[in-house]
Amino acid sequence: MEQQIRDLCKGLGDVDVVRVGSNNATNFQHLIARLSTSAPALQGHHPPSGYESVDTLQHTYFEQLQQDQRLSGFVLHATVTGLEYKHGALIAVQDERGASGFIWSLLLRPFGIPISEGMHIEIKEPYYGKCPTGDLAVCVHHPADLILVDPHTAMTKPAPAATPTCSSHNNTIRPSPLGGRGVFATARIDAGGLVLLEKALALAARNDAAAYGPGVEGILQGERTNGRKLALLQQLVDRLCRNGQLHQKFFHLHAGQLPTSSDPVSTPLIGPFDTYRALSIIRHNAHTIFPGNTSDHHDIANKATRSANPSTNDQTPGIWLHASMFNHSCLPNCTWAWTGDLFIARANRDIAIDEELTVAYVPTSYDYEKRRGVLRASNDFECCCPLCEADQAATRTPEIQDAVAKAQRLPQHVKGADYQERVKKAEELVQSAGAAYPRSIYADACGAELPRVQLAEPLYHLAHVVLDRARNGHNWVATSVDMRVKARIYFTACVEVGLGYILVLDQQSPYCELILRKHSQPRPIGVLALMALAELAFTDGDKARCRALKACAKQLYGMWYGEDASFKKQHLYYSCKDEPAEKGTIPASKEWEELKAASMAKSNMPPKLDRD
Ligand SMILES: C[S@@+](CC[C@H](N)C(=O)[O-])C[C@H]1O[C@@H](n2cnc3c(N)ncnc32)[C@H](O)[C@@H]1O
Repeated sequence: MEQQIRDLCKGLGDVDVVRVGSNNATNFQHLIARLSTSAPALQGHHPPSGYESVDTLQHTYFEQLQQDQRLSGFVLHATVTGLEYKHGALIAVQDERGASGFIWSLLLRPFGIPISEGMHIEIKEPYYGKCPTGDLAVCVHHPADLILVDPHTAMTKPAPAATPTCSSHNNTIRPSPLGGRGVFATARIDAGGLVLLEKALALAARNDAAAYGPGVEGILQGERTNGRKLALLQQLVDRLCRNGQLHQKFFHLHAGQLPTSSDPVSTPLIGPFDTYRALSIIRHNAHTIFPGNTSDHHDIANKATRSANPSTNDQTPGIWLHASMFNHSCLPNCTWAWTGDLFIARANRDIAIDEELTVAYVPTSYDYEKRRGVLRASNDFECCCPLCEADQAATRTPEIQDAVAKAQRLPQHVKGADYQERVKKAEELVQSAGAAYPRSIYADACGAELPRVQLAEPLYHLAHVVLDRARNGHNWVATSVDMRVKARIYFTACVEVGLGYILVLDQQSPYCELILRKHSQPRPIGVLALMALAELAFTDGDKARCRALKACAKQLYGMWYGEDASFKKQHLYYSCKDEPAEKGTIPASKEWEELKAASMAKSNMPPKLDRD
């Protein structure tokens, strides 16, 4: 049998054999039976790695794992004799009865869980999923489900009842100047770094939301509690009534203002449970998984969740205890995503020790009035982040508001005119929108410049209008050169003015670098602008610069999506097919440092909107 496993693992690099003892023999033998029938197909295949396998990953690891394959209450015990890491960990296993299998986890690597040969491990509630080849594997959904144990402890014991598990290794909860408690960094966190992985305390069950129909009026004053929230409440009742510790933690969450006179509660869910307060906690803390709710969210996590919850109209509210401690900012330093019910928060820029970690409760593409309205209605608070303060101080006459609205939909408003006229109109629109976001106001209390997020899209579209002109101009040689220079300025302004980065370019050499500032905000539009700049460099014949710009685009992509392996597969390569240069190609020289300092000073200038 051992030889058979070694043969199985041939294609998997250095995977070695692991011995396991399992208290779940029937399931384990089922795994083995499945595995041995399809064993030869495994050779030559790696576990999913990078984007090449994202679809497979979604299909095999998340969609299927949702289908009640979770072995609640079971635990697998294994002794590690070898391990393969590649965007996840794959361990080949064999138990005392000579049965063989695999253990797979996508999320061990980011936490650097120190698994090594000879170590005993326990896997709580393993999932049975499939390898990309169709073979069955034991999957660990969360690092906290993998416990490193002392080799001298008992080999078989039941797993403790499932409790929400949470890994928040670099942050802590303490009072926040924004309001109540907040989450603060206890170590420096690099852009893209993991901040939190947490399983849901409770999620609205798939079919229950429909059972509650349109919901109930009047449980919370002036508000209809919809079916999804009631379904979540039901899950919470089930969960909390059986676990005093969780009950206490849940009712410790922010509940907003509760009325002093308690009205009789009309709810189908009655138990030893303060339903009124629970609903108010749901209102202030629940996150709703909107799989693929915007084109920005085409990551595996959300696709997986969507396919797992088709009957809930693609919305699944849930409660995550630690995630509920994050305060809001309109310029957040963290972005979030989900994998199944696993909440994943990452830093979207470098974060200093002791800095408060914030997320955006509302889409940051909303303008000030819309953000304010939604935050008031859903969370009962007025945001006083630096962006809101600047937005409040800026003049918004109806004419300026109209100009901003038009600039946001710039392509529609410049249609019809000839190319030259379109450029003129587009520049006028962006210029008038720019009046709504004067640089003098967009600075925080320490004088650090704030990105003028509402200008990112108009500048990007303006650059494209200019590029169209370059491609179709009459006196094409002269116009084209002129227009290409302009398009470059506007794409760069999209990244610098709109998103708050600095793009340092050296005219003499192909180097370029994307510098993160205090309030920089990654956005897909910035990735597109950088790729457009790369394409311009490519068509200028400057392949080295093209590669360097693509490396910057990949960096920004990674900061937004939390991984950059899928960068290549998105429609970002245009006609320039070269690989982006790897980071670290920029020499640390005095000249380069001077150039960066000059660029940083220059980037504080408003974008130049020359007319032709
Ligand atoms: C999910 S809780 C966040 C944790 C909360 N601060 C606590 O102590 O439990 C949401 C509540 O925090 C407060 N909050 C969050 N972000 C805020 C901000 N930027 N400004 C003021 N209050 C905020 C509001 O009261 C909001 O309803």
